Amino acid sequence: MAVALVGLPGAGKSAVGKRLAQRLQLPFIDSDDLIERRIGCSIRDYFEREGEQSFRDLEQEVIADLAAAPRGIVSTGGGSVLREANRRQLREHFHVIYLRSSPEDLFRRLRHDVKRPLLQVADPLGRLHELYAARDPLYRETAHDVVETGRPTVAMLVNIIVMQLELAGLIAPGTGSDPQV
Ligand SMILES: Nc1ncnc2c1ncn2[C@@H]1O[C@H](COP(=O)(O)OP(=O)(O)O)[C@@H](O)[C@H]1O
Ligand SMILES: O=C(O)C1=C[C@@H](OP(=O)(O)O)[C@@H](O)[C@H](O)C1
Ligand SMILES: [Mg+2]
Repeated sequence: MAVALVGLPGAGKSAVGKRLAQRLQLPFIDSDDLIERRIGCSIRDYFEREGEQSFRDLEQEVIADLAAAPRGIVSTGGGSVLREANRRQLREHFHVIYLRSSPEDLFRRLRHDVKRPLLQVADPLGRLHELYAARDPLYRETAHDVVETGRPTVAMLVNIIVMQLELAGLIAPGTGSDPQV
């Protein structure tokens, strides 16, 4: 069973993915970590030096590699759905979950963030609205399931996703039973 999380920056793909993988005792893979390992610097520095298109080429290579051997819980970067080839690869080889969040919620979480190159602008909330308008249809097209992230905590989102995976028959009932309950 392989799951990929998609959604805008700040949706919780990395935070939820890591905890979900721990809970299901599956490997956790963050595609941005793989990219940073390949380039040997931060994504923000790479954006500044080489530009966004070069980053998207690397992202496409990494997604193709992951789709060739799908496993574990994969947290993608927020722009992974921009290329049609990536959308197809993700949807075909993973159970894809869209972590949906409003631009306002994302802005609240990321207003002090300095790592996300696309949000280092004068009006990050305006940018999040633009990204939402452009990408929400692409996330929906790619995903098998949508999970609303506005109110639940990261721990609650893990519970919700485990329940959905059980209901979809992708994991056996009880596989991800909450150790705290
Ligand atoms: N549901 C949530 N409630 C509160 N904070 C969250 C939630 N999801 C993510 N966060 C926090 O928001 C920030 C961005 O989350 P992250 O997992 O890096 O997002 P992404 O990988 O989707 O860009 C982190 O500090 C994370 O702990
Ligand atoms: O939305 C985007 O285009 C990007 C999102 C980032 O990942 P997160 O979604 O984890 O922030 C990272 O891949 C890069 O900065 C580009
Ligand atoms: Mg992330």
